[in-house]
Amino acid sequence: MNFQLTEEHFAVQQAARDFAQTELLPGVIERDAHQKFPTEQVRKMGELGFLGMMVDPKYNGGGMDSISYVLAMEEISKVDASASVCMSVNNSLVCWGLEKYGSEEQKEKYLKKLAVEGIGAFCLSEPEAGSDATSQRTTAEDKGDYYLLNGTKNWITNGSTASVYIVIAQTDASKKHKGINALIVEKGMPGFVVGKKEDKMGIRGSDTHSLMFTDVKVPKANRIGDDGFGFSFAMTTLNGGRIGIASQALGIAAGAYELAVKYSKERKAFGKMLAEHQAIQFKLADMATKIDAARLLVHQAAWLKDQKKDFVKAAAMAKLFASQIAQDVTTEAVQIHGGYGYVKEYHVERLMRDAKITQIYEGTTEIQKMVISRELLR
Ligand SMILES: Cc1cc2nc3c(=O)[nH]c(=O)nc-3n(C[C@H](O)[C@H](O)[C@H](O)COP(=O)(O)OP(=O)(O)OC[C@H]3O[C@@H](n4cnc5c(N)ncnc54)[C@H](O)[C@@H]3O)c2cc1C
Repeated sequence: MNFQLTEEHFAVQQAARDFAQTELLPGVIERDAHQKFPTEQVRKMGELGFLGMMVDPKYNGGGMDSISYVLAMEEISKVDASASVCMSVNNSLVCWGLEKYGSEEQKEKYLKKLAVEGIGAFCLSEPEAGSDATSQRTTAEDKGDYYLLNGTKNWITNGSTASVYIVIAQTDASKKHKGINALIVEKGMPGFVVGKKEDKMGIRGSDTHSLMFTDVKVPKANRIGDDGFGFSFAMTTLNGGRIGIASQALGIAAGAYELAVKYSKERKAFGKMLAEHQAIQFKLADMATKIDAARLLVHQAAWLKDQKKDFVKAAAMAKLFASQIAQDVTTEAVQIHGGYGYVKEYHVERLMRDAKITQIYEGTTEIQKMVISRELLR
């Protein structure tokens, strides 16, 4: 593995850092408090190329590698994890899946727009199907030249702001997971209703909704891949998606750590700076070590993906570890801030709340361990 970042990597990292500081930081506390989606900020992210970073330029993407993507994700997540989850879903789940498995017509019609404007949603989870994604109750009945889509999806990121939704549904239950399809559904298709918005603990600027489908006619041309490919599509896409969420967890941890370092050099206790107390120094040493270890795992997974090598285990390990250290580091960052850490103005309490979701979505911690052990024992 090459640890040397290129000039281009540094440029992407700097651009993301600048964007996060100038565009995302102002208003992030208010957006969190009022559950306000960063509409204008995400539009600018699209203009700057952050929504379709790895997409081939012929489909309006940035043509960048996964290392560039995780560098940008880390910087944006340091400041606003609600914006970064929108970015992650659009890049790694929607654009990547469409580019790899979509038809040329689908890429022309959907990918070209999603790569610059976004916003896409990836709809797998259901009220009764979370970790066990094979238990799909949403049905896509084969009606000849279209599918009749019926069912409910839960917890969908970008649920109300998306224009394009990739929906996983069961066509032939007798074939179990081999009877599942992935369909492209457009907002506004008759019978498609965006349901309630979830009132969440963290990533409160992200719009998480349930979605209802009642007799939605989805043209056959909107099926991704062959008949029955939908479950494989979802699982393969999620393998890559984990690298995005791992880099989000890394960014949340790194953002909290940077705030803790700054604060420890500003605040005095017992006649000296917090940073001069060994107990605080040791906390910072532990935090920095965990962050570096997580970054190495994230970059390893991204590098393996770029090299077109098997990255499944590496991606699961990166998500498992980065999401755990995000809990540890953000909690310590609040501790270093004392009472000030417990109020909204200092940002670290939000980062602590945001960190938790990285252990839940795109495969819980327990599911990552199942993926890792399956790969180890294969
Ligand atoms: C804010 C948010 C955004 C989300 N965005 C999306 C999205 O855009 N698209 C989408 O499709 N989904 C999305 N999800 C759904 C998310 O992926 C699921 O919540 C997650 O997969 C867990 O499913 P579940 O909630 O049904 O929990 P369950 O599957 O019911 O799991 C409950 C607990 O049991 C554990 N568990 C389950 N099975 C096992 C097992 N075999 N062994 C050991 N432990 C087990 C789990 O790890 C977990 O701790 C989102 C969720 C949230 C909260």
